[in-house]
Amino acid sequence: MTQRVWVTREIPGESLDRLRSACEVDVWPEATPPSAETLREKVVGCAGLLTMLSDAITGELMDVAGEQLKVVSNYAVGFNNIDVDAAKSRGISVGNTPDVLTDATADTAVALLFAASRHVVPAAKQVQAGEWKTWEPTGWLGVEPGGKTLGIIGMGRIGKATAERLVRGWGMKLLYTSRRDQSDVDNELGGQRVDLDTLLSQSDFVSVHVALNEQTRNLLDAEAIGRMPSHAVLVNTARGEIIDQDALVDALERRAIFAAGLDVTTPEPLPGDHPLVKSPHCVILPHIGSATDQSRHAMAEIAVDNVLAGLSGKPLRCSVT
Ligand SMILES: NC(=O)C1=CN([C@@H]2O[C@H](COP(=O)(O)OP(=O)(O)OC[C@H]3O[C@@H](n4cnc5c(N)ncnc54)[C@H](OP(=O)(O)O)[C@@H]3O)[C@@H](O)[C@H]2O)C=CC1
Ligand SMILES: O=CC(=O)O
Repeated sequence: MTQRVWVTREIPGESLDRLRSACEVDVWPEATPPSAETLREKVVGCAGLLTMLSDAITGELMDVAGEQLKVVSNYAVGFNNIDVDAAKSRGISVGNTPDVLTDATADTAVALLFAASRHVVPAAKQVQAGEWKTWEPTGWLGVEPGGKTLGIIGMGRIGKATAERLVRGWGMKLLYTSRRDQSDVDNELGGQRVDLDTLLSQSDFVSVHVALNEQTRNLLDAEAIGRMPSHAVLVNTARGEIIDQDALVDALERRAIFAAGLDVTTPEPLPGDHPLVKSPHCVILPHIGSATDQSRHAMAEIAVDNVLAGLSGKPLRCSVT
């Protein structure tokens, strides 16, 4: 019997054609995610799910899908939207799309760092609004990363790629947190592994790259943000839930830090009247870290390979476990 796969959003390229030639494929056609209710209806009877980070794939949903569910393939490297333990205990494989989006996401972190440091967004808005009056000796003064200290929270693939760009390109000194010894980073980039408090108090620029899980949720709470110097710039391309957003609003309003650049927030999208959206000291992007043609096509290939492997009971090309 033909196996059924539910794909929760259109993905770029031709890779879904490969899936269609192997099984029955149903793709959610809308630009916004399916509701939880729709997910529950659509997963019934599926052997595979190709999901996005906005889809909550719980153990309960796996049970709703039924015993024939073999694989959940996330179109993302992060997999905090999937209950991996529940999948494991049900014998369901879980896949993700690492590596192919590392450079694009690290580029986004660097772009946010510069945009936040140099008031790029409000300054450009002033020009667009026809309000640019003159060259101002004291206008739009920013902070420069050259030779300053960069703190990378989470020295994984994207953390390292971001550090490489800023250490090699701008001569930044590197501090980082990591659960494991990373002497290659120390040798290659002159990095120093430190605890989080030291990193926050000694870094001029901080970029967040840890995965979201129960240990990293709210890792940057009010106390942690309070350790940062008032000239510091905070960048987050990982997940919104890693930063206590109310504490960030408060720090920006009090100018307790200089600026923030976020590609991820809680919730996504943030309401248009949220204080972070309104803040002149915060640049927010709509979660576009991996949004290049190259990365998204490569992610599609991996996500489809993962589904096909899972359906035939083979090891996934990229498994999260
Ligand atoms: N904005 C965007 O569009 C994108 C966002 N992302 C986000 O970036 C994250 C990182 O991606 P990537 O670099 O490829 O992933 P990696 O797995 O390479 O890096 C994740 C890092 O998080 C660390 N980590 C995980 N759990 C904990 C914990 N409990 N305590 C401390 N450290 C922890 C890991 O440490 P260890 O090595 O010790 O396991 C590792 O250094 C993704 O999980 C995703 O959330 C990714 C791509 C695009
Ligand atoms: O946020 C994106 C991802 O790939 O993870």
